[in-house]
Amino acid sequence: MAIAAWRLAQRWCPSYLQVISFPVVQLHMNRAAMTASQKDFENAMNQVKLLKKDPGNEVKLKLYALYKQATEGPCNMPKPGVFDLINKAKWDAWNTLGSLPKETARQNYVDLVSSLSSSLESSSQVEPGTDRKSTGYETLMVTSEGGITKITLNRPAKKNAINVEMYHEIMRALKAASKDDSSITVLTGNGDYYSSGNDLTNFTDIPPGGVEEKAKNSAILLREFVGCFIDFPKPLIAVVNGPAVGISVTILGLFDVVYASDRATFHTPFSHLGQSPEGCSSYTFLKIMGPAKATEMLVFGKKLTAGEACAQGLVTAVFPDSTFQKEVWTRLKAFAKLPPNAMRISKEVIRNREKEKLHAVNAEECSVLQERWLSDECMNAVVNFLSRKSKL
Ligand SMILES: CCCCC/C=C/C(=O)SCCNC(=O)CCNC(=O)[C@H](O)C(C)(C)COP(=O)(O)OP(=O)(O)OC[C@H]1O[C@@H](n2cnc3c(N)ncnc32)[C@H](O)[C@@H]1OP(=O)(O)O
Repeated sequence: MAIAAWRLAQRWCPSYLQVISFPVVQLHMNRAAMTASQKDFENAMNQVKLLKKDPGNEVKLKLYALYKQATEGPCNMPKPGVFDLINKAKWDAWNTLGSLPKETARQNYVDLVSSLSSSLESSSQVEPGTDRKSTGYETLMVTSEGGITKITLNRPAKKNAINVEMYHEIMRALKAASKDDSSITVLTGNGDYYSSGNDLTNFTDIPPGGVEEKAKNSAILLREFVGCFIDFPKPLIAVVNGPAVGISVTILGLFDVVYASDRATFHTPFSHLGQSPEGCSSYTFLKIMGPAKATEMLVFGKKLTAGEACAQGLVTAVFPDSTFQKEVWTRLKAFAKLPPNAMRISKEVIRNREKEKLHAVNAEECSVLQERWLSDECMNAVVNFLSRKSKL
C-alpha cells in the first residue's frame, strides 16, 4: 500500500527530492525549537538534498516520519481517507513511531541519513575515519563512531520483530563489530519498541521436509544466534528504548550492561506461546534474580516494568524516557574512551569462567524448544496470533 502510494507520488513529482523537500521547508519554520543536536539534524537535512540516487519509497517514508516526529512529536493528525494515498502512506509511517521522543527521532533521522550518505554516495565530503556506516543490512542500521558500534533493530512497523533475515544480520553485525576498531558495542531498537521478539511469521515458512525440518533449522539458527552473544568479546550494552518481548529479553542476561527507558517493559510469555525459555535465561535469570522471581517471568510470563527489572538486577539503570537518549549516550561516550584492551580483557576474565556452561545451557534450551515448536500448544498460539485472535 505504502509503495503504491509513493509510486503515485513519483508520477506527480518526477524528482524524489520534491517529495521529501517538504520537511526541509518546515525545518526553517521550527528553528525556535533548536536543541544541542539541531545542528546535526539540519546538516542531515542538507545531506538528503545531496544524495545522487533515489533511496526508495520505504526510506523516504521513514525520513518523513522521523522528521515529523522530531519536529512535531507524535502524530495527532486525523487519519487521511483511503483514497488519499500519498497522505495516508505518510500518516501511517508517522503514526507507527508512536510516542517515540523527539530527541530519539532526531537522532534516528541523523543516523538514517548518515547511513544513506555512504551507501548512496552523497556528493558531500565526509571526513574520513570519523563516522563509518555499514551498509548491506535490510533489517538493521549499523553505525560506528567515536569508539562505539551501534546496531539498531530497524523494523519499527513490526515492533522490531526478529525475522530470519534479522537473526542472520545481527550475527553478521556482531561478528563485524568484534573485529572493528570500536571499543564497545550497543544494541538498540528504532521506533517505539525495543523488540517484540521472534517474528511469529517465521513459523509459516515451512520447508519441503515439513514442520520437523523447520523446527530443526530453527533450533540450529537459535543456537548459533545465542552463541554469538555468549562469545562476543567486547563490552556489549543494550539500550532498551521501549517494550521488549521474548528472545529480546532473555538475551539481556548475556549483555554486560542494560540501560532502559522507563517506558520499557520486559515480557517472556513462553508458556502462553507453548514454548520454553531460551537465550540462556534458564541459567542467567536464575543467577540474576533467584529462582522464584525467574520462575514468575519465565514460567508464568509476568511482565516487568523497567523499575522492577532494575530492582531484580536484569537492568543496570532506568532513565526517564524524556532524557533517556541523552543520559545514556553521555555514559556510553565516556565508556568508549576507556582503554579498549583493558575492557576486553576484563570482560574475558568475567565471561571465560561461564562460557562452557553457557554453551551447554544454550544447546539444551534449543533442543527442548525444537520439541516444543512441534507441540499443539505452540502451533495453536502461533495460529491464534497470526489470525489476530490473540495478542500478548
Ligand atoms: C528461530 C528462533 C526462535 C527463538 C525463540 C523466540 C521466542 C520469542 O521471542 S517468544 C515472543 C514472540 N513474540 C510475541 O509473541 C509478540 C507478538 N506480538 C504481539 O503480541 C503484539 O504485536 C505486541 C504486544 C508486541 C504489540 O501490540 P500492538 O502495539 O497492538 O501492535 P501490533 O500488534 O499492531 O503490531 C504492529 C505490527 O507488528 C506485527 N508484529 C508485532 N510483533 C510481532 C511478532 N513478534 N511477530 C510477527 N509480527 C509482529 C503485528 O502483526 C503488526 O503487523 P501488521 O498487522 O502487519 O501491521
